[in-house]
Amino acid sequence: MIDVQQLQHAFRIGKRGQEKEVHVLKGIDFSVKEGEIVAIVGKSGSGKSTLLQIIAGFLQPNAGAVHMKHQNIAQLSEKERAAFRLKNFGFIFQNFQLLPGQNVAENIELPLKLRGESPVVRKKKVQDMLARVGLTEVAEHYPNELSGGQQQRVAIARALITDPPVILADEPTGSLDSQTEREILTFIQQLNEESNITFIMITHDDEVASIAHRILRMGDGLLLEAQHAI
Ligand SMILES: Nc1ncnc2c1ncn2[C@@H]1O[C@H](COP(=O)(O)OP(=O)(O)OP(=O)(O)O)[C@@H](O)[C@H]1O
Repeated sequence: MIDVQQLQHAFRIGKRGQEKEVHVLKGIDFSVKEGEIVAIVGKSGSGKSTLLQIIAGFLQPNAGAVHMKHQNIAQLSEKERAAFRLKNFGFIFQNFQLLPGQNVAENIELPLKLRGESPVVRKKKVQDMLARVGLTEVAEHYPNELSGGQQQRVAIARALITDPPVILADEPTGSLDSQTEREILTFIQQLNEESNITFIMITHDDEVASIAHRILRMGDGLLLEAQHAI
């Protein structure tokens, strides 16, 4: 479903005239199958976020390809990448990134607004999603009135509302206590099993990696090994 080929990326850092190139990705190759949960692990600074940003089309790599649905994401224009992203990817972050001034229903509705869906369609989809993730009771609440686990559920609901085939997650349980983490991981497994949603997750956490079908370990700009977790 996603085919990453010979991906390379370097950042230029330092003052003008004294710039240095930092080679973060030095030739990454891997594929992700539909319905897989893949964990990307590796030391801080090993390039995990850079890799995820390239897959998501936020960042254009210096070389290499990311094929999905017969397109090479790395070669699309910025506008095309934004459209591709909205259609194909949902995002979950460590710190939830909910809009504090919008209630739960409004936060979940946001990607549908970006896609230009009509108010009637939006309302119906949000109601269905609230029921699906068990948040109907708190639909009118604001993020700061919710527990960490509930906030991450809202973020997951927002990621799911456009029915993306793939969810990209950066430390999805990084700010949750261990019991809430378990609950969210079980929820992710359930979504994967019931709806065949593909997950690619960056993590430092063994608990998160334990639900992956496959673990990709990054080091020194390369994939060191691929492990089958289950
Ligand atoms: N926009 C940028 N400009 C310059 N250097 C960058 C930029 N983004 C990342 N880097 C550098 O690229 C390297 C890889 O960063 P990246 O965030 O991908 O690592 P990571 O494995 O996700 O780390 P962590 O686990 O700490 O989040 C680091 O050395 C970082 O300083």
